[in-house]
Order: sequence, then structure tokens, then C-alpha cells
Amino acid sequence: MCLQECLAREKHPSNPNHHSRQCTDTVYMWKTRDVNSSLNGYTATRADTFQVVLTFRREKIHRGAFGCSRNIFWNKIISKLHLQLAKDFEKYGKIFKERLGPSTYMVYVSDPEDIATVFRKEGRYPVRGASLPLLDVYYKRTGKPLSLGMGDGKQWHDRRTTTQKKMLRPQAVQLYLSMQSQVTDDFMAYLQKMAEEKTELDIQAELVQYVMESIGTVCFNMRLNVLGAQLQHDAKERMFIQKNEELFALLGDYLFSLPFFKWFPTPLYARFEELYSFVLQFSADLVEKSLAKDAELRATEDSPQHFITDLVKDGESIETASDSAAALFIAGVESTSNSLAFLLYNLARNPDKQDKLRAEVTRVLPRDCHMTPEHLNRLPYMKACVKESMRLSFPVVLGATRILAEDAVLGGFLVPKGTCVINCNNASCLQSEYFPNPHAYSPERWMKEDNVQPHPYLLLPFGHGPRMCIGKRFAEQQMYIAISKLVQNFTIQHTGSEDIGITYTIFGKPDEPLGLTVTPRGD
Ligand code: HEM
Repeated sequence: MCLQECLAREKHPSNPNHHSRQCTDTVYMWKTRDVNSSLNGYTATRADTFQVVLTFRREKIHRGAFGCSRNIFWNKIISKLHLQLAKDFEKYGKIFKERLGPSTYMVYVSDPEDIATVFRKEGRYPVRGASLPLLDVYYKRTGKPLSLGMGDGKQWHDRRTTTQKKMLRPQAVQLYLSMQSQVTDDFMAYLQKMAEEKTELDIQAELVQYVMESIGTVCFNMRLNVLGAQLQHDAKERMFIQKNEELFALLGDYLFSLPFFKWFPTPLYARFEELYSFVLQFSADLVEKSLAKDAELRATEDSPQHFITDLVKDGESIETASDSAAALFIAGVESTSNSLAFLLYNLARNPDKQDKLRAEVTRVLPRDCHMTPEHLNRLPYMKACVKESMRLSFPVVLGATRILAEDAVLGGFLVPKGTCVINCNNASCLQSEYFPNPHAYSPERWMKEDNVQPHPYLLLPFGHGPRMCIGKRFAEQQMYIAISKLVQNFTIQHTGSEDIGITYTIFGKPDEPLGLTVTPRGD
């Protein structure tokens, strides 16, 4: 029985059909310890039920017109949703439910044991539940085949299977290490040159171009030549960066909004379609160039490594493989560049940690040497620095969401299958119960020598399980190389305002310019 039906009965206990079986169903929403006592006669009071936790603000909004007026304000709420969630957890405890529509609820959890349970109950083909409605409508309207990471069930699974072999297996990702290292070395040389010329740089903007170059090199096996380029206003590359950023902002804004655009093409939808068509076309042009270059290379080389043609060799059609490369490029740039920016910021604000990291890198990685898998294996503090930055500046607005494939006991409540549960790692990551002094940047928390290791389900910036982020290893590898080389060659300093917050679209980004400088090291 679905949650909506349970709730309908809960609302109408006088319903003549409301006999013991229905009671059993109804108590789904009751604390499990109350189940037996409430079975015979539905005795528990409402106060005993699954915490009723709508704040006045929420109550008012949720119970507004059609019971879902909160959706109208979603785009106002999302940017600081993490702060609201933190308050909610403080007020209601580690689990609460929230009305999404007239009879639809979402459940929010922050206890790592509950988060682990949700992943155990996600089923073979996990469904996120919080889809991206603008994208859904786009694909429905255009009739195009769904892109990588979209759709559900076997269709999603089949689409993802081949691609993830090239992306999630550590050995597969290591093949791209030398490409990413080369781009990183070029970035270092560029920063050095700019410093010598005393040119002031907007480090955040440079990071976006660097990540774009690096992910582009992996996806298309060719240089995009955006690294350090002075991009004119009307340069396509610059437009890609701007439009891609706006695209993700719109996707976030309309995650749970009232989807008027489903019924008629609103101006918002028109804007979305314009942005998405642009970034798709930009990526498709790169695919075309990449394939032409690959054909040339194949005439002279035995089997050059090439992301798209390698996927084709593994059984994907050329259209699907090309779409995968484009989708990864689009998803990868915005997400990784923001996480990297926060990592630099956190290290700049904590010079002692930066020095400690530098000492480790200096011990392991000779100055003019490309990063290898062996180097990466010997840099535990560097990995801890990355983790800790993602804890402090959680990179996505909602942790992984899942529709329960089975009933699950969460926080002592029996929550029925079919319920959308939001794993709020962004809240659990900042709770003092799990992380003493939670607002301090302390990579040592993640070091093995520290006796108490955090619960493994507390920090899941890339989600978890079969539906986890397909680009996780790429993104991590990207950040590992970048930060190692940066601290080895530069001192990163923070000159901006004291406490920079995070603002969310789909991804988190600094809510004001970070104010970072990098100064070459003489040693
Ligand atoms: C710091 C960088 C990144 C973060 C924090 C991040 C985070 C996430 C999260 C939380 C999910 C949902 C996972 C789940 O539901 O369990 C996801 C999905 C996804 N990510 Fe990432 N991501 C990052 C980088 C990348 C990169 C570099 C790529 C591509 C190269 C990428 C491609 C995707 C795709 C295609 C999906 C959908 C997967 C599916 O549903 O099958 N991401 N990402």
C-alpha cells in the first residue's frame, strides 16, 4: 500500500472500511514500538504518530492553495536550504516528514544508520525520486532518447552499464591520469607566468576553465585550448561556461516547483531549452571534431585511447557513446570546479593544514614529475583534505534521494515503500554529535591514526550504490592532482571577506567571490 493511501486512511479513521488490515497499513506511519498497541483499535494519539513537524512557515506554505504552494517558493528556498534543514533537524530530531503536495510526503533523515538503511532498501534499479522536471519535459517534447543518468529501471541501468566500466573502475580512470596531469602542469605553468607578469587573476574563473580543459581532454581526447585563454564575450567557450552555470541554476530552482511548463511552454521553459540546446550543440561539435581527429590518429597509431570510440568498442552505439561524452562534460564542469574552489578556500583559510599538506606532497611527489597511481596511493593527508572540504562545503543541495523499494524502519518509524527519502548528508556533516567542532576545517578527522573514524554514511557527496555519481572517480582524481600540484608550487592565500557561505542551485557555490590569490613558492 502506498504512503498516500496510508495517509488518506489516517485522515479518515472513521472510514467504515477502516478495519484491522487498514490499521496495520495506517500504523506504517507510527513508531514501530507502537505498532502492537495500535493494531487493535487504532488507539495511539496523533502526537504519537510519525512526528508532525511542519513549522509555521512550512505549515502555512504547505497547506496553502492546493496544498502545495511551497512549490511556488522553491526557487527562493533552495539557495539556503541547508540552513533550513539544519534548523529542522535541531527542532524535530533526526527524521521528519514534509508535505510536498496535497497527499505527497518526503521524509528527511540525517542519522547515518538511517542513511545506510535507505541505501539497503533502494532496490536493484534505484530511483532518485527528485527528478529534474525541466529535463524530463525537454526529452518528452523533443522525443530524443534519454541522456546518461536519466530515466529509471532497466532502461537507466542498460544505458549506464557500459559507460560506468570506463569511469568507475579505478584502473579505467587511471588511464586518464596522465591526460589530467598534463593539463594540470600546463595550468601551473600558466599561473607561474601570470605571477611573473604580475597579472591579477580571478582564480575562481581560472579554475572553471582549467576543469573544462581537463574534463574536455578526457571526454573528447583533445585539447579545448580554454585553459588560461582570454575568452571574448561572444566566444563560444565563454558562452558555454555561462550558459551551463545558468542551466544548473534553473534545474535546481525548478526541482520541486509547480511544473506549469509540463502543460505549456512557459518563458522559463523556453529559456531552459535555449540554454540546454546551446550546451548540447557545443558538446556535439566537440564530439564531431574529436571523432574526426580520432579517425586521423587511427591511420597512424595502433589503438589510441579515446573515450567515445572505446565505448563503441565495448558495445555502445556511436550516438549513445557521443551522448555519454557530452553528458559527462556538461555535468562535470560545474560540479568539479565549485568543489575545487571550496577546497582552495578551505586550505587558504587554514595555512597550517596547507603547510602540512605541502610537506606530504613534497615528500611523495618530485617537483617536475607527473602524478602516477603510486603517488596518489601515498598521499592520505591530501585525500583527507579533499574529504574535509566536501564535509564543510557540501557540494550538492540534497544528498542522494531515493524512493524506497521496500518498507524500511528509519529512526524507529516504519516508512512504507514508495516513499521519497532524502538523505541529508549536508546536515549530518555539520552535526557536532558526529563531528566535534564541526565548523573547523580538520582533515585529521579522516586520518587512520585518529582512533574514531566517522561513520561511513555520514559523508556521501557523490551518493552511494549502483546509482552513485558516475563521475566520482574522475572528479576526485581531478581534485587530487590539482591540489597536490597547487600547494607544491604556490601558496594559496585568502584575501576576501571573513566568512564566505555556500549557496545552492543543484551544486553548491560560494555566495560571494572567494578572494583567493596564489603566489609562487621560491623553495
Ligand atoms: C565534485 C564533483 C561532483 C559531485 C559532488 C557530484 C555529485 C553527484 C551526486 C550526489 C549524484 C547523485 C548520486 C546518487 O543519487 O547516489 C551525481 C550523479 C551523477 N553525476 Fe556527479 N558529481 C560530481 C562530478 C561529476 C562528474 C565529473 C561527472 C562526469 C564526468 C558527473 C556525472 C554524473 C552523472 C551522469 C550522474 C547521474 C548518475 C545516474 O543517475 O546514473 N558528476 N553526482
